[in-house]
Amino acid sequence: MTIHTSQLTRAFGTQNVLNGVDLDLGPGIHGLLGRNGVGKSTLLRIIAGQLKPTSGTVEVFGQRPFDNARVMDRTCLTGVDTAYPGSWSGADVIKGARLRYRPWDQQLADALTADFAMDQALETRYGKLSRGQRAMVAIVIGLAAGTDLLLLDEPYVGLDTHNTDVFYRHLLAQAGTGRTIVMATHHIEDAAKVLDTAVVLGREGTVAKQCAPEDADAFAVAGGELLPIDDATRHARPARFDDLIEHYLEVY
Ligand SMILES: Nc1ncnc2c1ncn2[C@@H]1O[C@H](COP(=O)(O)OP(=O)(O)OP(=O)(O)O)[C@@H](O)[C@H]1O
Repeated sequence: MTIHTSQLTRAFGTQNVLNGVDLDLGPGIHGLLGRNGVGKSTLLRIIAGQLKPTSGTVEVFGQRPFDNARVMDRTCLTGVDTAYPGSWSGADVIKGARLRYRPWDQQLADALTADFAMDQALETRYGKLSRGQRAMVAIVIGLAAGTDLLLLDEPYVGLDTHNTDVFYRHLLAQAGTGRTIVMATHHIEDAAKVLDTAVVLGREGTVAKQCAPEDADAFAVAGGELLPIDDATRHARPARFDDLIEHYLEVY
């Protein structure tokens, strides 16, 4: 397992955000889903070694990640809100990441910057980039970093339709590479096409459900409702993975 957590909790002051998270994730592309404020970013930061848990266990590559260079060198956490230096150009931010991550794949970085048509973003100060342009920088860094563990925090925010397709195409190319990728996302329908599993973080601050695409086979949809296949009416249609995720998000 790349990531193991057991009874993981994290509080901010008197607010308990994570409340006993039990999670095991290995190679593959995993979605981290849940309503606003349930603690997805907090969990990613703990896994990345940037934040200490309040109690419980978190192990990444078999070690405690907090401030641990052996884990952090193999992990890249990035997203549209990552605080890269605002006075650096987009190109310099990417160059900084190239120096930071040993397995960096320059060919992939070049392919992504070309597919995103990023010329202007590369020359502009990071602090002056639009959300979509910052998303592109984050995606180039995350995918090209080549780290064994990639944590993407809502990486697509602000991307137009064309660039969203570019992102998902390149993300899908990572399937089967042996990397472990965890993506916090609200884009259920798009994400469902690329995910191996979806982890739903519930409002109680625990893992409410972890499901795989094949779990959807046990359900059918009738009139917008998700029914166990045995109870389904004759004209119900088979459930899809995104139906299943959406259902759990509504319930939890
Ligand atoms: N550094 C911090 N100090 C105090 N509270 C924090 C801090 N970081 C996060 N929180 C609180 O923890 C809760 C969870 O935040 P988090 O960003 O992890 O949620 P999220 O699931 O990623 O939300 P969203 O889907 O809206 O991005 C929120 O109530 C937030 O205000």
